[in-house]
Amino acid sequence: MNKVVLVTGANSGIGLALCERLLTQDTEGVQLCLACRNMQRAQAARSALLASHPTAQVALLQMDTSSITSVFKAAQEIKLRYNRLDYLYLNAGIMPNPQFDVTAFFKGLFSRKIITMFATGEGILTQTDRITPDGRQEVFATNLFGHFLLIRELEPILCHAGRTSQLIWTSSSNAHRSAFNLEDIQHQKGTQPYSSSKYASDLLSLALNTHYNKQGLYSSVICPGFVMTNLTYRILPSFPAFLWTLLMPIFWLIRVFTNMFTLTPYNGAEALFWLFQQKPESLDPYAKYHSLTSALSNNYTQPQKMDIDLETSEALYEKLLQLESEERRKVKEKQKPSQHFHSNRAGPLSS
Ligand SMILES: NC(=O)C1=CN([C@@H]2O[C@H](COP(=O)(O)OP(=O)(O)OC[C@H]3O[C@@H](n4cnc5c(N)ncnc54)[C@H](OP(=O)(O)O)[C@@H]3O)[C@@H](O)[C@H]2O)C=CC1
Ligand SMILES: CC(C)CCC[C@@H](C)[C@H]1CC[C@H]2C3=C(CC[C@]12C)[C@@]1(C)CCC(=O)[C@@H](C)[C@@H]1CC3
Repeated sequence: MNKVVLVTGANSGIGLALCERLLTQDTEGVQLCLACRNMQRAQAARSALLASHPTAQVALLQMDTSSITSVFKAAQEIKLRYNRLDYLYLNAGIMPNPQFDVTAFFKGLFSRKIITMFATGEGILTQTDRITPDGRQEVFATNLFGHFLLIRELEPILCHAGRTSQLIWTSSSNAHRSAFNLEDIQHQKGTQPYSSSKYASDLLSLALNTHYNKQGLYSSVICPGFVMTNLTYRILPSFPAFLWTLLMPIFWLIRVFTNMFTLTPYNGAEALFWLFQQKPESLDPYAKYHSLTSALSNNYTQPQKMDIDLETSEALYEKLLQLESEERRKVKEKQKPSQHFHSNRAGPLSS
């Protein structure tokens, strides 16, 4: 039977590379749905996939994960189109207005933390977040909350007796406990919203396993390593593309010290692809699955224990459920005036 696979943020980078890899492995056996914010780029991605796999089933769906209305609308559409969903890749993500701390970078180069700095970007990156029209912090809304609402909305087609479904989050080695605060889950106060949102996705994955495994739904997280994509090019916007190309030999050399420099979207998608082939019951809910590339350019996936605990994951889950109820209340409030308007119109006509 065909596997139904939905990938968010599938029009570029790691998401698109995953789609390409899934189709290369089994063109006929996969029914792909690319859920994208930008439909022009989504069309281009679909055309590229069909050019190399003309018989593939590739559908498009408009969804902006930072917008509550867009997520609810997209979820309705998904439920109309499919009666089951086997894989949901929660991959869309942003790192807006990144600031690269050059001083910290050079200090790091001459410290014992040099490898960690290159592997995780720890201590050298901050971001300035924005507020969405819904009034939420944009990084939290895009990377985490929109995906959480999507999962909750898709529950009926994700949970089926007698079969399993997988949720797979594209997290990061930049996810740190120190950047996350349970009292400020949207990271309104700090300067590391990206790290906070990725740490929150690690926690949420654990909580989802606690609450949904019995219903056959399993969640895992991966880190794609450091990959050259639109997201990373924006870290040094004044750096022209050819300079990045000039740096490539240095980056390949760094692979001798850390295999986290996967560099290409194809390599970065390794763990996402690997998880597609695993039995979800055999996976460790406390592990992050890393895409790694050796100095000899061999790709492999390795699990690493995450710095997370059940108590914090449950507390975050509760807070997300509260936010979800708030959002549902707001949606109902918005619908009320128009219902009132319609019933008023219906009144005199029927009398
Ligand atoms: N590159 C790296 O080194 C690393 C990346 N990651 C993670 O990998 C994931 C993919 O990023 P990557 O491929 O690198 O970068 P890209 O920028 O190429 O891909 C990000 C994708 O997310 C989509 N997206 C962004 N905002 C929204 C939104 N509001 N609604 C829907 N889709 C949205 C983008 O679509 P659009 O075209 O509309 O912008 C794009 O398709 C992210 O979650 C990122 O955090 C993790 C660790 C390292
Ligand atoms: C210009 C200099 C000679 C080289 C600069 C290199 C840095 C820009 C990169 C070194 C390690 C990179 C890295 C990330 C961003 C770019 C670097 C800081 C990430 C933080 C990107 C997003 C993630 O999720 C992390 C896993 C990456 C970790 C490494």
